[in-house]
Amino acid sequence: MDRPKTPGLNRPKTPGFERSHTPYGRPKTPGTVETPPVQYFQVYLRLRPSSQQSSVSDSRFISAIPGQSTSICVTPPDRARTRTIDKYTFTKVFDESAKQLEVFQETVLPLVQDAINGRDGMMATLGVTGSGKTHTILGNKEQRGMVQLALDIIFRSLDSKMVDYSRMDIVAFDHTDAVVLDWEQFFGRLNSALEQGNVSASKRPTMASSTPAVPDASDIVVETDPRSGYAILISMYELYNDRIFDLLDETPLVNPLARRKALLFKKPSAQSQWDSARDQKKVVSGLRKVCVSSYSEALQVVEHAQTCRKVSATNLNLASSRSHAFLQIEMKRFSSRGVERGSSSLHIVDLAGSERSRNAQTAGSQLAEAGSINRSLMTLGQCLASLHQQNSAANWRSSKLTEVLFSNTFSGVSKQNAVMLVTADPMGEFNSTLQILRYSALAKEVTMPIHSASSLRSASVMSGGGADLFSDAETDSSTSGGDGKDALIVRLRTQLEETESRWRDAEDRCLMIEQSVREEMAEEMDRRMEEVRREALDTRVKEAEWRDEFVDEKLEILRKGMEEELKVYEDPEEARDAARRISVLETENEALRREIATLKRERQNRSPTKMGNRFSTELKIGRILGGIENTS
Ligand SMILES: Nc1ncnc2c1ncn2[C@@H]1O[C@H](COP(=O)(O)OP(=O)(O)OP(=O)(O)O)[C@@H](O)[C@H]1O
Repeated sequence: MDRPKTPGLNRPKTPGFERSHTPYGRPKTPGTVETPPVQYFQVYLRLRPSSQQSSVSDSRFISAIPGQSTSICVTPPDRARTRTIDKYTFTKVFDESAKQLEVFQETVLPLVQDAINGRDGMMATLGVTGSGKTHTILGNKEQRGMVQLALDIIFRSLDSKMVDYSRMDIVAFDHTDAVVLDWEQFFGRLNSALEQGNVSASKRPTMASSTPAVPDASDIVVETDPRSGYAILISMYELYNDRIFDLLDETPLVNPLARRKALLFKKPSAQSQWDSARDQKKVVSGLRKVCVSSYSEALQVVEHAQTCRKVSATNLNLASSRSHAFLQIEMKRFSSRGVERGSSSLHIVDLAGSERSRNAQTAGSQLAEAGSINRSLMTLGQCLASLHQQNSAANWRSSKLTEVLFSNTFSGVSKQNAVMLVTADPMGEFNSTLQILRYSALAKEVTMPIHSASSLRSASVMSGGGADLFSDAETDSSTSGGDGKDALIVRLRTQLEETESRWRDAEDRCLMIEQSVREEMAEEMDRRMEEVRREALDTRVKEAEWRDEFVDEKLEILRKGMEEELKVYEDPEEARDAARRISVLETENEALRREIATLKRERQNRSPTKMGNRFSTELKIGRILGGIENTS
């Protein structure tokens, strides 16, 4: 079938910019031109339409010049004594009117093309909570997102080139310690898990027919390798509280209260023929991968995974993602004889949003989740900032998120083909949004403080006249320096900019400190609560032990007493017989005692000459006494 090929897959180049300086760097002397460093990340900015629900600020503080790479950020009057205009440079800025398809064509489509042709790629969204990351990645009931569009175009483009995986041992081609299942096996396992467990309707796999068909991308088809057949494997996992969980694992459906098994991120045990042991990429070990053969099968897998993801309502977003979600679309290429020719992956990552507990009004486990999210995003921000400055993300190993995002990029394996889409609400939370813009922008420039006289011009920026203000500022600095006064003004302005920049950096650091202190406090509180809980539990256990011992002792005493009693009353006939015998013996004793007394008296009355009789009487008495003793 002759289809039109994708138009213009070349990404826009990051434009050169004047007088710019990198985030946290000292401002460069006005007039110097700095070439931006080679970027591993293309960084795009998307502004979302503000709504009454999402608006936290009273006024708009970001505006974009349509079709350009720069956004302008103005400090709202209530935020600082000196208001400034900051310019942030991105690969491209999408303003509020940008449609899902437009964003897709610029950001994800080139990655789809690369992945089909054997090059790994990754697209991630970064932004404050509620800024539109999930909306961009997964769309909503009316519109498709990047994931659906990417899958649609992949299957449309590979159409006749899909291999019949049911006829080949696809497991043998996996080198990543994965559990590879075909679509029927996967849904078979899901259904038996659902039968065993008591799963709510919202967690049951949904049919893909509920996914909207707009925006329509039927005219987009990408070029494929003519000599290859393709197999597609889908996997999806989440990073929750710094641990990796498989979203396609069916076991939590059987018992939702059981602890989920966390997976390891490590080099696979088996070596692929494509990489040497040293170059082997790290993978999520033990991940389930589902082999799908159509767009609708792929969507069902993704939709099921999405229902298993950690999402909850906060004050800022009714369905706030509490984890970072990674969708991996793996494309395996085979020759016509079924020999593997290579494999490549496209990762689409929906990062959880940074949030301030004060605004999000989170508590308990949500606060702990937010702490973990903010910590990982802070490390990601620092990595991006150092990446823009030095071409290396210095501390990417210090959080699981950056490790998963960067380990295959900076471990000397392959330079990833990565796109970061920063989402922002122009009327959202000012400080958090500004912090993200500073970290992620390819370059930043503090143009000038807004004095009262120029406040009118700032108003013109906010009403869409950003280009005017831009050119005014440039003209101001380029024409100055002619006479002494102008030179002084330029010097003072530079000093002021430096001071402003230092002040902003300090403010950033303060924010970070505040954030980490809050997190530490939350962690400390959790730890203390856990200690108190354990102490209370220990005391109760000890008390229970003491009670048990006491009861045991009492029972023993009672048992012994009962035994004695039982001994006596064991056989009542025997007891009566014994009593009868005792009374007979007592009577006999009494008679013998009387006889002894009689004999003693007789002896005293007889004369000494009758000693022979006396001896025999003594013997008689001895015998009687012995008998008495025996009887008693
Ligand atoms: N570009 C947009 N156009 C229309 N609606 C949008 C846009 N971006 C976001 N929204 C709406 O704003 C709300 C919040 O967006 P979303 O859930 O995508 O935020 P998020 O950044 O993923 O937040 P979190 O990090 O808390 O998950 C949703 O109702 C979404 O539909």
